[in-house]
Amino acid sequence: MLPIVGIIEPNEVQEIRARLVAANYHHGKLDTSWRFVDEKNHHQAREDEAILDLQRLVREALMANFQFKIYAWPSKWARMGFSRYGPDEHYGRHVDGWTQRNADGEMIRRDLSFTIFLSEPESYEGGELVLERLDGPVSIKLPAGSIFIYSTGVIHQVMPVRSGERHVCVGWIESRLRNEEQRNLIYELSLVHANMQKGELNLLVDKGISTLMRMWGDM
Ligand SMILES: O=C(O)CCC(=O)C(=O)O
Ligand SMILES: [Fe+2]
Repeated sequence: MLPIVGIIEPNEVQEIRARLVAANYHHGKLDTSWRFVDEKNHHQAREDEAILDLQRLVREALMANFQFKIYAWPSKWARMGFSRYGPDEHYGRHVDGWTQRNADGEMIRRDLSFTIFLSEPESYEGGELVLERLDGPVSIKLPAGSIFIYSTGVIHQVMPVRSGERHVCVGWIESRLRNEEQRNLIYELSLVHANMQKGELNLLVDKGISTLMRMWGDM
């Protein structure tokens, strides 16, 4: 699990929100596998050219972020969704499916799920993303422009919004590092490496990361 605050700049969040005003929303029940029809109670933007454009904009912003890159190691991207939760809307307990078909028909394995918050937390009540970890639930509500990334196999839900509107972008990634422990280790080593002075030790850590990636990484 990793939060990154401010991965989307405030002016870009505004731009995305402005473009979503023109989006064509439909009920989430119309667009899911049969398993979670009962759990889905929110609205999703229909995927048209404008939404595809927004997906590209978001993907570029994420890939420009160093922390995101050294954590997520995306090899394939699933299509992203833009969701809106109004009063009394929620998404009940579920696990995201482990595969998804891409726009071009290719199947991707979902290793990581993410939520990008597009509404300021003060602008709506409720609507927390709650993940059920073995050591207890984790409740997440981040400032607009932040991302929360988590392993796709975790049971999660979005609590009912009591007032206001919660706008998010959700997406899934096939990662070069499908194993969570390996991903966490590479992330921490990469942070160490990025903050080390140049020199022999720096080179050895770089060599270590590269060796581990060759041992563990999928192409
Ligand atoms: O809105 C969110 O934060 C997550 C929604 C979700 O769980 C999903 O779309 O699968
Ligand atoms: Fe989900």
